[in-house]
Amino acid sequence: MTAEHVPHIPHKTLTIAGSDSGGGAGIQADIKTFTSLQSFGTSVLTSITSQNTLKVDGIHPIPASFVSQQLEAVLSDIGTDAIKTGMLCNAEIISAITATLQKFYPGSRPVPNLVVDPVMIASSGAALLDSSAIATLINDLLPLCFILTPNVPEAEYILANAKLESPVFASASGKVESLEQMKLAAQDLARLGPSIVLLKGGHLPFYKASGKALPHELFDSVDDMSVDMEELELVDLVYDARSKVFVELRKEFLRTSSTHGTGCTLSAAIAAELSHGLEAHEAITKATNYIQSAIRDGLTVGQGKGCLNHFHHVVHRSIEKPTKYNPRPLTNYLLKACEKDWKDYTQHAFVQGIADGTLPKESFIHYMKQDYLFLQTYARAHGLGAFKARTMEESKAFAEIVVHIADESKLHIDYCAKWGITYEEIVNTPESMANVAYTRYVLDIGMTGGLLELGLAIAPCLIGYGEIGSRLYNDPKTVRGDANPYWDWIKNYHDSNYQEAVDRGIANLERQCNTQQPSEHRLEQMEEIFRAATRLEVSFWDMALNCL
Ligand SMILES: Cc1ncc(COP(=O)(O)O)c(N)n1
Repeated sequence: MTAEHVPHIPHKTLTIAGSDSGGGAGIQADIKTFTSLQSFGTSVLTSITSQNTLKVDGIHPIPASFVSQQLEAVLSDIGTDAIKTGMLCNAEIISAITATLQKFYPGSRPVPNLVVDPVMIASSGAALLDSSAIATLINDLLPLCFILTPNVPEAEYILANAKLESPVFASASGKVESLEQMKLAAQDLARLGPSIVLLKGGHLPFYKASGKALPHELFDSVDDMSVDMEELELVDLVYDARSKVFVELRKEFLRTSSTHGTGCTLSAAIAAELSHGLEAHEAITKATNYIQSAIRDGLTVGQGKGCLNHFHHVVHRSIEKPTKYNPRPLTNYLLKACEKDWKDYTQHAFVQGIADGTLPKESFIHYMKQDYLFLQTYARAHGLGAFKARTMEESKAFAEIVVHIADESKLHIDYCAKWGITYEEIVNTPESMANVAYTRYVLDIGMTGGLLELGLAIAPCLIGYGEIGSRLYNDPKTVRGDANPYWDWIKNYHDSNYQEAVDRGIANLERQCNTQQPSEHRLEQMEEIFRAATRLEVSFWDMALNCL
C-alpha cells in the first residue's frame, strides 16, 4: 500500500434521535450536518415519525432495549468523538440510553462531548417527548450532559419541573422574558448537571435599540411584514458553569419560515465541531454561524415550514440561467466561491478606517492619487469592451461606462482638491506597483480573453465598491457626517447613481455568461479571474495602508 492509499481515519459523531421522514429535522438533519462538517456520522434511532413540512401525523417509538442494542453496536465497534441527543420519545428510552452510556463511560460526568438538545415539541406542534419523561430527562440524562441546548420554551419547561433548592430564576408566569432572566435560567439549568448551557434566543428576539424583548403577541407576526426585522436581533446565551462566564452571541433575526430542523441542526453542528477537537466555546460559535447561514440560504421544500440548507457552504459547480428569483446566479456563485478573498477585500482594515474615520490622512491621499490613475486604465478597459462587443447596443453600453468613469474622475479631482491635492500632482504621481499589477492584469485578461473574461476582471472593483458603500452607509456603527472625514466617499458609493452602475454591470456579466453556459473547467477559469482581481483589490488597500 503506498502512502497515498492509507485510509483516512475520520472524526466521528453519533446522533441519538428520531427519524423525520420529511428529511428536515431529526436523524436526517443530523447526518446531513455531520457530513457537511466532515465528521463521520453514526445514528441510534429512538423513534420513527411520519412527518412532513406541515405536520407530524404518527410516531412509532423503538423498543427501549433495541435503542440500547443500537448504541452498544456503535460504541463497541466504531466508537465516537462526540454524541448528540435529539428526540428521545419516552422515559424508558432515556433510561436505556443513560444506562448504556454509563456502561461505556463509567463514572464520567459529563460523558465526553455529549450535547443534549432537549427536544419536546415539533415546530409544527406535535409532542415529541412524553410529558411523563421530563423527570427522567432531568434526573438521569442532564447529569451526564456536557452542553445543553434548550430554546426558551424548553428551558421554561425544564425549570418548571426541576426541583431545585433556592433557584435563582424566579418569574411569576414561569416565562423567560428578558436577557437578565435568560442568564438566571441558564444558571439554574447548569445546576441540573450540564457543564455548559446554550440558551437559544430564537423565540425571544430583542429590539436592538432598547434591548427590550419583542412582545409575544407580535412574535407570530414576524413572518408577515408588520414587524421591522432590521430593528431586531437575537441573543444566543452561553453560560459556562465551570468558569461562571456568560457569552452573548448576537445574531441578525432573519425573516424566514425555513426553520424546520434548526434545533436538531445546531446541536448536531456543535457535536460535529467537538468531534474535531474544538474547544466548547469555539464549537458553539462556529455552529451558530453555520446555522445562521443555513437559515439564510434556506430551502423551500413542501408546503409548510421550509428547511435549512445544510450544504450552503458547498459550492455547486454549475450555473443556472438567471430567473426572477435568482437574477444573478453567476455573481452569487463567484461571491460564494471566492468568499474568503471577498471578505479580505470588502472588510479590509482600510475599509474599517474609512468607516470609523480613523484611516490616516496620508494613506487616504496616497490611495486617492493612485485611484485616479487606476480609473484611467479602468476606462480604457471599458473602451476595450466597446471594441470587443458584437452588437451596437453592447458597444454603446461600454462606451457609456467610459463616460461615467470620466465624470467620476472629475469628481475625484474636485474631491482631491479638498484634501489639498492638485491636478498636476495627481497626473505626475508615478503608478504604484500594486496599481500597475492590477490595471495591467485587467487589460491583459481583456485583450486575450473574450467579453466575459473582461467582465470578470472588472467586476470585483465595481461590485465591491457598491457593496462597501451601501454596507458602511447603512451600518449604525459607521461614523457619519462631519465627524468622519471620509463620509463623502462613503456617500458617493452608496449613491443610487453608483448602485445603478453596479446593477448594470452585474446584468451585463450575467448576460455574457448566459449566452455561453460554462463547462466545469471554464467555470474554474472564470473563478480564477474573479479571484485574482479580488486579490489585486486587497493589494491596492494594502498599498495605501503601507505607504506610511
Ligand atoms: C424526529 C424529529 N426530531 C426533532 C424535531 C424537532 O424539529 P422542529 O422543531 O424543527 O420541528 C422533529 N420535528 N422531528
